[in-house]
Amino acid sequence: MLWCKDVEFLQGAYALAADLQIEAGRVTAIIGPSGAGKSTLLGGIAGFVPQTGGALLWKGSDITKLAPAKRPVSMLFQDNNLFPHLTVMQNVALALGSKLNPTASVRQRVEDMLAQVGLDGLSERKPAALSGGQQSRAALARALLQDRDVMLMDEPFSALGPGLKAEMLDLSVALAKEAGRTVVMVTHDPSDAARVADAILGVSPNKAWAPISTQDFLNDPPEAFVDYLG
Ligand SMILES: Nc1ncnc2c1ncn2[C@@H]1O[C@H](COP(=O)(O)OP(=O)(O)OP(=O)(O)O)[C@@H](O)[C@H]1O
Repeated sequence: MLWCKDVEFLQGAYALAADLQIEAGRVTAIIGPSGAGKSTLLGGIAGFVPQTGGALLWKGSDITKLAPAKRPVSMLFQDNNLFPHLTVMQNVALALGSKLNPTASVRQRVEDMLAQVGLDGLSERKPAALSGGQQSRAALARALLQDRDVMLMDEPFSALGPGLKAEMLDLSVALAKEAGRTVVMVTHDPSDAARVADAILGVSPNKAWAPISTQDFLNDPPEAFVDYLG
C-alpha cells in the first residue's frame, strides 16, 4: 500500500493535503478540476514536489526523504521525456542503467520490450522519426523496464486521438498489471477511469481524498465532485 499519512505537498505557494491509502497492485485514477492539484499529488509521490508535512510510506517503508531516483516509482509524462539525440534503443536502455552502447543482453531485453509495446524494428530510430503514438510507446517501454513497483502516469496519452489514447491506456495497464505494478494515473476524462481503474481518487482544491471504487465514485459521486462530473 502507498500511504500518504497526513501529508502536505507544496507546489510553489499551493498546498495540497493528502491523508489516504492507495492499494498495491491495483489501478487508481486521479480525477478532479483543473488546477486542483492532481499533478502536484503525483509529483509529490515521485519526489519532484516538496513535501512539507506528514510521511509517505510504501509497503511500510518511509520513503519521505528518498530522492526521486531512489523511490520505487517510474513516471510517464505527456511530453514523453525522450532524449532527441539518442535512438529508441539508447533511450529505453537507460531504464536498465545502460550508457550509450548497451550490451547484447540489455539490447535483447529492450528489443523484447519494444516488441511488447508494438515498436518492433524501430529501435535504431531517433524520437523525431517516430509518430506521437510511437514516441508514447517508447516512453512506456522505458517505464516498464525500470524495475519499480509503482507506475505513475500524468496523462501521457492526452495529445493522441481518442482511439489511440484508449489503445495506449489499455496496453499500459495490461503490461503494468502483468508485471505486477501498481498504477496511479491522472486523467481529465472520467471515461478513462471507468475503462481501466479499480478505484478513483478525487482531488478538489487543496485536498486529495481517499480512493473509492470506480463504480461507486461514478454512480454516486462524493459531494465535492458532483459539479465537476456534471
Ligand atoms: N511550478 C509551479 N509553481 C507555482 N505554482 C504552481 C506550479 N505548478 C502548478 N502550480 C499551481 O499549483 C496548483 C495545482 O496545480 P496542478 O498542476 O497540480 O493541478 P492539476 O489538477 O494537475 O491541473 P490540470 O488539470 O490543469 O493539469 C495550481 O493552482 C497551479 O497554478
